[in-house]
Amino acid sequence: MASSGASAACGRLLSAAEAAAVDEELFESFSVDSLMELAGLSVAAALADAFPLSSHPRPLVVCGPGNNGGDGLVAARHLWHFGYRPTIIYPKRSQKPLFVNLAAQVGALGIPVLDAMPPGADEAHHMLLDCVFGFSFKPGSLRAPFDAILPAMAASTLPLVSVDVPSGWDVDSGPAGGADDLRPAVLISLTAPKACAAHFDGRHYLGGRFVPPAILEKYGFTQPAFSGAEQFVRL
Ligand SMILES: NC(=O)C1=CN([C@@H]2O[C@H](COP(=O)(O)OP(=O)(O)OC[C@H]3O[C@@H](n4cnc5c(N)ncnc54)[C@H](OP(=O)(O)O)[C@@H]3O)[C@@H](O)[C@H]2O)[C@@H](O)CC1
Ligand SMILES: [K+]
Repeated sequence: MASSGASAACGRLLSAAEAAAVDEELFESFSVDSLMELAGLSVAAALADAFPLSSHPRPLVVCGPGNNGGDGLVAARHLWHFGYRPTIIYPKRSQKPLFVNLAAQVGALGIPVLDAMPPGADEAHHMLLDCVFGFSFKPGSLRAPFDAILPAMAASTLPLVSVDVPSGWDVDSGPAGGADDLRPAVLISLTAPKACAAHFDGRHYLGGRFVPPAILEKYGFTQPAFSGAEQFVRL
């Protein structure tokens, strides 16, 4: 199914405000750690489906300051256990215990954690995993260091995989329309596609297989059937 069918597959797309409300409601009974673990696992599994280990073993995972960045740290850890050899860029590190622990976990695996895009990144890696901003991104001028990192990602020749929202896109209205807009080849939406996904026409996955039916019903969206024990579904 083409990504333009995401709305049909999931009933509808969620606005930024609705995504935040669903998030808050989930956190009434789940810990952020457990949902982030499942979200990151689904990201790693979908990436492995799109870019097999045999041909694409070296992902460059770019992590932002919030929970989208946390998904990236978790995904990098799972990818390492799948056999991939990721490098992480994590320039603005959260001091919350969850994030300190996630950083320690990837460090313990020997995954390099850098502060900036390394020289020669395109030659040394097979794809970029964009975990910079998710549904809490506020459009407007980008604050450092992401004012340099997002344009470097846009200029990269590597295939781009965005997690939940292509970073820098307005969650509700999509890309700004400039040369620095990220143009992902793959989008992995979590829980439900956000409204900006209407502007995406690449390969679209849905991850986040943890939403109770009562929340689906309350917010009026659906999730297509996941197959067997899979953590993602193709939209
Ligand atoms: N519900 C679910 O299913 C689950 C959701 N999950 C994930 O959580 C994600 C949402 O996470 P989130 O709310 O922490 O926010 P997110 O978008 O990562 O970062 C926002 C931060 O970015 C920054 N910032 C904002 N604007 C900026 C600007 N113009 N220029 C520069 N910086 C800017 C600002 O940080 P600050 O600069 O204040 O440090 C702000 O705090 C969601 O998309 C999904 O991936 C899973 O983990 C769990 C299950
Ligand atoms: K992102």
